[in-house]
Amino acid sequence: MTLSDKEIIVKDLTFRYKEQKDRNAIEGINLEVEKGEFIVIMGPSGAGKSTLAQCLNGLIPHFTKGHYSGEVVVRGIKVKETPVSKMAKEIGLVFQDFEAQLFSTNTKLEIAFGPENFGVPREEIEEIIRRVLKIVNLEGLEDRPPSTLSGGQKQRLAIGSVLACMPSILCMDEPTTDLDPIGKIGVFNIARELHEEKELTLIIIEHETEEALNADRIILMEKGKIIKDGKPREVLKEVDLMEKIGLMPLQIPKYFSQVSNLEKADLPLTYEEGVQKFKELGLQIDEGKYQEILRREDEREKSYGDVIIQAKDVEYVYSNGTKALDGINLEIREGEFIALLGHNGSGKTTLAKHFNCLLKPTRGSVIVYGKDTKNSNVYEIGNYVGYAFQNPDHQIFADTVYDEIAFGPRMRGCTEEEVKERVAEALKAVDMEGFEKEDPFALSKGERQRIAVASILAARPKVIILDEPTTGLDYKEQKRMMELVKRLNESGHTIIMITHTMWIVAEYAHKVAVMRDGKIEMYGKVRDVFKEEERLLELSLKPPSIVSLSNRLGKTFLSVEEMVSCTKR
Ligand SMILES: Nc1ncnc2c1ncn2[C@@H]1O[C@H](COP(=O)(O)OP(=O)(O)OP(=O)(O)O)[C@@H](O)[C@H]1O
Ligand SMILES: Nc1ncnc2c1ncn2[C@@H]1O[C@H](COP(=O)(O)OP(=O)(O)OP(=O)(O)O)[C@@H](O)[C@H]1O
Repeated sequence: MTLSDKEIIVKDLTFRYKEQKDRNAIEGINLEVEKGEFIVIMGPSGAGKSTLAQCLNGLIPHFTKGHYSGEVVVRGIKVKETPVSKMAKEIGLVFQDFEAQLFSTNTKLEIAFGPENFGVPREEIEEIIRRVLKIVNLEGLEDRPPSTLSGGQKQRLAIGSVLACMPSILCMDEPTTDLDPIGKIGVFNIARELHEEKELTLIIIEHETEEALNADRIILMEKGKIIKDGKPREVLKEVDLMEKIGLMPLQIPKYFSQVSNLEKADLPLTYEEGVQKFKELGLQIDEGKYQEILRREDEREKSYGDVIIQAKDVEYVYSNGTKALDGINLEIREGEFIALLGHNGSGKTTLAKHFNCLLKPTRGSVIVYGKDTKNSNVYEIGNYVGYAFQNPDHQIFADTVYDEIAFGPRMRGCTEEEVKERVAEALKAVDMEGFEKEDPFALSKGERQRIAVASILAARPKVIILDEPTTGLDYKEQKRMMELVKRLNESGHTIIMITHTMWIVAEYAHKVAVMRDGKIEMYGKVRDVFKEEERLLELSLKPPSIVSLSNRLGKTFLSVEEMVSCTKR
């Protein structure tokens, strides 16, 4: 095959953003992609993954300026010499910030936009819309304005609108951050099918690793460079390397690398392979230690305080007639750490907004610290309950970190002296002392997320609601965020967290409520709920692989560390 037959050729590519002083965003990248290849690019935050993606479709250097050297050739076209509008036909890019990608007044028009622009005949567009809606599972929402879709539904729409353009190469930058676990697997399945059916060349950028097993090739990036490029079954066994660069290693090889002397090549990758290996190696679980873990958990359960939030027969109907909550009964006790789980659009955000009075029930009632929210308001309930939004950028508005955090206390009539004290206290809690004068928008996503939490803390609420606090963060930042949440819980805050990241639920939450179509379908201690894998699967959830492995062995462990501590070699 000659060079020009390649789908993508990247040669000695280096790029530095105009504002970037310290280092290049990507440096000396060399990459060749064959037609029909399925590649997953992984790397910690700031590794240069998004920059590389934008170099492929020409946004860099045509829109974003900086120092650019080297060459990118996509399907025989030199990107640097070709307008972005022309490149869009060859390579479709689903942006990391998918909300910025949506601009039409309804779902159908959003999907039709690309094909219309490329002059596809009307009748064909109808067919494309039908097919795409089915693929991304948004049938029935054709006429909805994107602003009324749930977070995950918006992300599905962003993927659908790019699929509709039928590009030869599809590049998706973290396309599954807001999707429920089955939706996440679904994107990889859709990708796989499109790739097999149409010989679509596929590049997916992801922090999370498990689904990457489906790819033909994994590329690891760190600090602007490619540090590993190989088959998934080889790359995903690099437990130490992944951990070193700040990526979450797969749990199964990590567990076996800690409890056995297996060579890297012999490490199992999936939980099914793990069950086999566990037996082969003659490993056992220490019953005494396991019982001790269960006993500590029961004690914790008994330590919770009074019921502070109570939802009674709550129904909620949005103004367009969508019934988002349908008979919710739930009690939350002081000191609990509860995760709200469920498929995209199941009603998690709608329910959580009832707890701080952003929404009031259409029927039924919500009682917060003895107050019926029907007779209260956000301002009053805000004394008890703080709400950190799904996307910190929707919450942040001030020019400096100080003013951002000071806003709440100032609104509440605190003196400047008190404001100062509260800002200092909140910044300390989120481990960001010294950032007072910074512009919040110039910070990394993880830092912005922590600033958003700090501004909630400044109102000194007893309950903190976190709506997907770790989306878009890499493993290191996710852990940092969750250690912060854990500390807040241990210091007496009640935590209510919405998330799709199952390992975080397993390792940090104590209770879970699983929703489906506006109802709570499962409720209980994390360990008890995660035991019921088949039931969870019906609800679009899938526990982390270490939970699946241990379930097959008759116990339920929630983290690799927990299982290692109970393994007899
Ligand atoms: N518009 C910009 N201006 C200046 N520097 C930027 C800009 N965008 C990214 N950078 C810097 O370039 C480097 C690579 O960023 P990039 O967004 O490509 O990383 P990434 O691997 O995609 O990270 P993430 O997983 O957080 O999206 C980082 O150091 C980042 O701070
Ligand atoms: N402003 C709105 N107007 C009309 N319908 C809405 C509005 N906001 C949400 N909905 C609908 O209500 C239902 C529940 O949405 P909600 O945002 O509570 O779901 P979710 O479980 O938080 O989803 P996700 O995991 O995708 O964030 C969905 O069908 C959604 O489309």
